Amino acid sequence: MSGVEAAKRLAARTAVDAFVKNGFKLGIGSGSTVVYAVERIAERARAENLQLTCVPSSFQARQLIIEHGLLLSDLERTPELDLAIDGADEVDEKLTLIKGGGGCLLQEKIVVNAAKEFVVVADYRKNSGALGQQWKKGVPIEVLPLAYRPVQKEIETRFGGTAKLRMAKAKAGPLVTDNGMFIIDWEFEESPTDGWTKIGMELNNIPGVVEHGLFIGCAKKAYFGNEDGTVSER
Ligand SMILES: O=C[C@H](O)[C@H](O)[C@H](O)COP(=O)(O)O
Repeated sequence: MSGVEAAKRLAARTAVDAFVKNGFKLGIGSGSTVVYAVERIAERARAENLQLTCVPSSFQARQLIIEHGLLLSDLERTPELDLAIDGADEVDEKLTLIKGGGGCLLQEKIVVNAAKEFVVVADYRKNSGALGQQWKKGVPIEVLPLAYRPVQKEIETRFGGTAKLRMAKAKAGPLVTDNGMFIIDWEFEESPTDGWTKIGMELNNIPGVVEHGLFIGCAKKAYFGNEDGTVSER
């Protein structure tokens, strides 16, 4: 296992061991780090006979829950969650996150909002002083396909930087999210000194924007696996 993969695994296992308790209703995030969290949740559920209910935040998360034999639910049957566990593309010193690098952010934000607590699991590359220092691909913004051009133009005019339509890797044309939307990656010029709240609210007010990948004021704790085998907490 490479250094980065080991770091992801360590962070995920540490978070699961610290936060997951018997009877919990869990929100399961998306991405490559969450895979290790689900692996550990399933291990503990078997070893300790934990009764857990899992609500996915993406198609990938749903598959992970099923593959690991965990109890699958949804927000209709389980609208209140004890804990959400998810990865992030970057985490700043105030626990503001960029998410959506893997195309998942809308359902993730809904699941996080339904949870009493939200814990982030990540490797050392995501540990940042200010957004944009580590993650160079911008803020992912999920948009209604018919609105992507005016949204791109409005973002660039209002906030500067570059708003790029994300193209798919193994399909011609744009990436299509689990929700049938497109993603615009907004490469901003610099982190605002007064925080991201105002920009987050303004992004959500642009017609055609479904949700953005700035997660502000919702994470309780972040675990970062380090190259030397230690875990940093914030
Ligand atoms: O779109 C994907 C999600 O927001 C992920 O949680 C995020 O990209 C981090 O993924 P990974 O753990 O693979 O770095």
